[in-house]
Parts: sequence; structure tokens; C-alpha cells
Amino acid sequence: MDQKLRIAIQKSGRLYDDSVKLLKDCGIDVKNGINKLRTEAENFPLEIYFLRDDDIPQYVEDGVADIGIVGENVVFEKNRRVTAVEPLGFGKCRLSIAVGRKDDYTGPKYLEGKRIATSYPVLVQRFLDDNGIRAEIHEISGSVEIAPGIGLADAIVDLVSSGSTLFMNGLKEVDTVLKSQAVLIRNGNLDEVKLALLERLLFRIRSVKKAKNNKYVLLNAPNNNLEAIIRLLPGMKSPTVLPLAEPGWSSVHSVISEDQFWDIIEQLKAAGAQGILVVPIEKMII
Ligand SMILES: Nc1ncnc2c1ncn2[C@@H]1O[C@H](COP(=O)(O)OP(=O)(O)OP(=O)(O)O)[C@@H](O)[C@H]1O
Ligand SMILES: O=P(O)(O)OC[C@H]1O[C@H](OP(=O)(O)OP(=O)(O)O)[C@H](O)[C@@H]1O
Ligand SMILES: [Mg+2]
Repeated sequence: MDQKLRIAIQKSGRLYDDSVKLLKDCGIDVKNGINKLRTEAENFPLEIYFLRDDDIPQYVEDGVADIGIVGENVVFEKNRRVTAVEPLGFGKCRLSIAVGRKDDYTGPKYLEGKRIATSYPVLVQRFLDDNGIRAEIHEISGSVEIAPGIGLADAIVDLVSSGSTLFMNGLKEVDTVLKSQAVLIRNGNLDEVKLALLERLLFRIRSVKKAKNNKYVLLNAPNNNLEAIIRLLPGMKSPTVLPLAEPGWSSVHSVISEDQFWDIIEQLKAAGAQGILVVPIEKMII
């Protein structure tokens, strides 16, 4: 039987939708029957295990799964011997310290002698050690934001993205212990066949990521300023330039990265570009 790469992803929760979508965007069909914890992709040699995210680093270290998708926060907390191969750009959050809205946090020293509730005792202890602080850690597995309000702790360390959970519970974010996003991790001892499958998958993941970070741009440029406009547009090799039916004008096609996008568009307009169309890219193979 041909070997399959075994991937562990979260069964349900914050990373589930994006993990399945990433595989779909890579052209891999994942059929997840309700409550089915294991499935096989139809068009790629991939077997998918649906697990609690906390367990994924251990499964990958033990080689029960070859690769996994999990938050960096969990990878660092669990401290398993796995290799992070690719950041995935979703599940972005931060592990932050929060205290009561009226508390006067002055810096890490504020935590000296205090009680801290968290689901991340390892990362919190490391933060305390790095800052030379002694404090009492209360490990709880969820609903951490409730702890100060019910007298269980003076401060918490928990995941934050919009900050609305903290706000709803009368807390404020005062310091960040770790910034995190979902990553692809792998077992350290994959054989050649598995490594080749991983390379195929990674190639697809990188193409999908690149496409998300870039836009296809089409615009009309006056020929008398074409050189200046082309200089603003690097493109994958160089921009495509086609003559328009109207004399004196050209159609210019190119690719712009998301982070430079608005800057370049403003400069293009200033250089006389008109009818600028911006189109999402589905895959980008370089
Ligand atoms: N508010 C958030 N915004 C963005 N990403 C988040 C947020 N909260 C958590 N994450 C990321 O998603 C991961 C999974 O979060 P989730 O809350 O679903 O975990 P969980 O409750 O521990 O799930 P499980 O049942 O699998 O143990 C976290 O480890 C983190 O990497
Ligand atoms: O800053 P916010 O956008 O409010 O997000 C923060 C919340 O998100 C996560 O919980 P989640 O909603 O995933 O629930 P869970 O802890 O029950 O898994 C995290 O544990 C926080 O409680
Ligand atoms: Mg969990």
C-alpha cells in the first residue's frame, strides 16, 4: 500500500475552519463526517486525524501523526521535540498578562508575590524567571478571565485577539508574553517518502500563502508616463504591457504585495494611471 502522510488538526475550535480551508485551498478534499475523528483525503495521500489541540505536539513527537497544525503558544507550552516548518498566517493571537481595569500595573515587578491564573504555566513561569519575579501560578484549563472577579487570582495570563473577552470581564491587557499564530509542525524522523509528501504539501501551502499576500492589478497608463508607472510595479518578473485600442494608452498588468498595496496605488494614481482593477489571486507559483 502506498504511504500516506498523517496530519493532526484541531477537532473543533479556533483553528478548525482555517486548517480545513488551508487543505482545501491546497486542492485537498477533506470530508469530515460528523464525529468522525479520522478521514482520508481523496486526491492526495493524506490521512487526517481530528484531535484536541493540546495533544497535537505529543502525537507528532511520538510519530503517531507525521505533521500537525497547532498554535505556537501550544508548541512552546508543551515543549515537545517537534520541528516548526511553516507559519500559516491564521490563529493570530497573543498570550498576554491582564489585570483588573482599575489596577495600577507598573511592569512585570507588579506580579511579585501575586497569584496568577493561566492555562500556560510553563510559559508564565519562564516569563517570571526571565524577569526575576516570584509569583504563585494557578493552573486552570479554561474561562481564565473569570479568575480575578471571583477572588481566585490577582492577574491572569491568557490568549487575546480582539480584547473583547477581557473587556467583558472587567480586565485590561498590560503586557505580552508571546505572540502566536498557527504553524505546521513535523516529526523529526520522517522517512524519505514522507519527506517527499511533506515537500509537495509545503509547496502548495506556500503557493496559497503567497497568493493571499498578493493582488493582481490591471490599469490603464498614458504612454507618455509609462516608464514611471512601470518602475512602480515590479511584477513577478516585470509587468505585462499591452497597447489599448485608444492611441497613446497602454494596459499594464502586474502583481503587488499586500503590505505595499495602498502606497503603490496612491503613487500610480499620482503618475496618471486610470481604471485600476485589483483582483485576488488564487494560487501563485513562482
Ligand atoms: N481569540 C483568538 N484569536 C485567534 N486565535 C486564537 C484565539 N484564541 C485562541 N487562538 C488560537 O487557536 C488555538 C485553539 O484555540 P481554542 O480556543 O479553540 O482552543 P481549545 O479550547 O484549547 O481547544 P481544544 O478543544 O482543541 O483543546 C489556540 O491555541 C491559539 O493558538
Ligand atoms: O480577545 P478575544 O477576541 O476576546 O479572544 C480571547 C478569547 O479567545 C479564546 O477563547 P475561545 O473563544 O477560543 O474559547 P475557549 O477558551 O472556550 O476555547 C481565549 O481563550 C480567550 O478567552
Ligand atoms: Mg485545547
